[in-house]
Amino acid sequence: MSLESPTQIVSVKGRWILDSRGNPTVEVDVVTACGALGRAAAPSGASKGSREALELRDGEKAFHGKGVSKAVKNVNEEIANALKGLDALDQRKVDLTMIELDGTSNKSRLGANAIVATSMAVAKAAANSLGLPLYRYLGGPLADELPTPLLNVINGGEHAGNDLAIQEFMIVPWDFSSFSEALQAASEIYHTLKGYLKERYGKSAINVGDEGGFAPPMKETREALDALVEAIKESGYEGRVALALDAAATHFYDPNKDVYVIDGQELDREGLLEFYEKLIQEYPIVSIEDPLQENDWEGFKEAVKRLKVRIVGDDLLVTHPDLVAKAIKEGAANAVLVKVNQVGTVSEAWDVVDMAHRSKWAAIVSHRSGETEDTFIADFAVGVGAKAIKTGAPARGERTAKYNRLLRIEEELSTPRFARNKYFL
Ligand SMILES: C=C(OP(=O)(O)O)C(=O)O
Ligand SMILES: [Mg+2]
Repeated sequence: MSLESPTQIVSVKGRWILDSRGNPTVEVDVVTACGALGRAAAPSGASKGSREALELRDGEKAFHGKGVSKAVKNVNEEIANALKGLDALDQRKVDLTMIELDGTSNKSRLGANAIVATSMAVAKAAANSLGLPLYRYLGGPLADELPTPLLNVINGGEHAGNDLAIQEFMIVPWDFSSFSEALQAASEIYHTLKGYLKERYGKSAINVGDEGGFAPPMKETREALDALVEAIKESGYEGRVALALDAAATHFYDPNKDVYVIDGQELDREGLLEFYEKLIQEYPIVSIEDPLQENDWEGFKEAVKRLKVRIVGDDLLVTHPDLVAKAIKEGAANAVLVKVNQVGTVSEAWDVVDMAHRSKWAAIVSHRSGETEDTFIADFAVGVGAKAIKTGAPARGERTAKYNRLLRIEEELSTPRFARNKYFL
């Protein structure tokens, strides 16, 4: 019989829980020999990149399907058997074990949701075994920088039932000396925006989308940007809060005609780039995520050259180390969205951040539109020293859980720093 180390994994247990859209998802508990528990849950996207790791997920009749229940079974049987006895401190080995056990290139056999929830739970169990906060365990003694928050306060695209083609209209409170001051400004702007929308568009305009941002019945991009500029000004934060967009352009691209359908127009790549150029001249936009559809690598390169803001790859790069390496080499973006569940393991997401930082790219740690109360990404963002985090509006529990965790981390640190304008180009 071998001697157990305190950090050895002794149990792995999966279950289904509900996510913020009311769909079942996977939660995993990992326990180590010293009795420490790590619990984590898989989020889920709606506007996914086609190359993402594949979750085993139920369709419309979720509880009658086999998706999530199959993923839970995989955790409780194959994954549990393979991980028991491994050291929770050996994150890379844990992740490689699951990757090999799965045996597919996109984690589709065991399910990326089964794998990612286990991978995150192992990291938490390791941290708890050592009595360390997760950000400290992941980042070491000098992890003390809080990311700039990118808060999605107007929802469109796949996340809302309105006509806005662009998916996310975010405010970027950057000119503040702490995360908490930045979040306070964001909250004030959110409430000012609510009043603005109600007055102009009526009561229904303050209904919210999947990420807690308002989903007003707007037709055009500029209406949303005007509303944000006005709310920032009215709240007294002009010049201290910038704007960011997630176009998620794959989702308003018509492949049959090779055009983007936006604001009542059909624009080709050139037309859309000119459209963005004008927006950047008129509004304080510091970044555009997925400005073009996910297969248009040439278009992304053009966007980096011409738009002179952060061009963030999400659907384009799907947090995949190989795609990020290619994009760095080719100059197809200058920032990467990091969604742990998009690639499926903590160590692969770690590698992506590492590559980004070595190349002077920004890494933006991100939630998914379908979330849980899990706050893993808040600690991960501080641990890896990400320049920014996007985790929705400063409202709705599954979003505020992450922002609130960052407030507590900031309070806990004796010398907290705020990433301030490090996200900017
Ligand atoms: C968070 C996003 O949405 P989803 O989770 O639906 O992919 C995104 O596109 O950046
Ligand atoms: Mg996106």
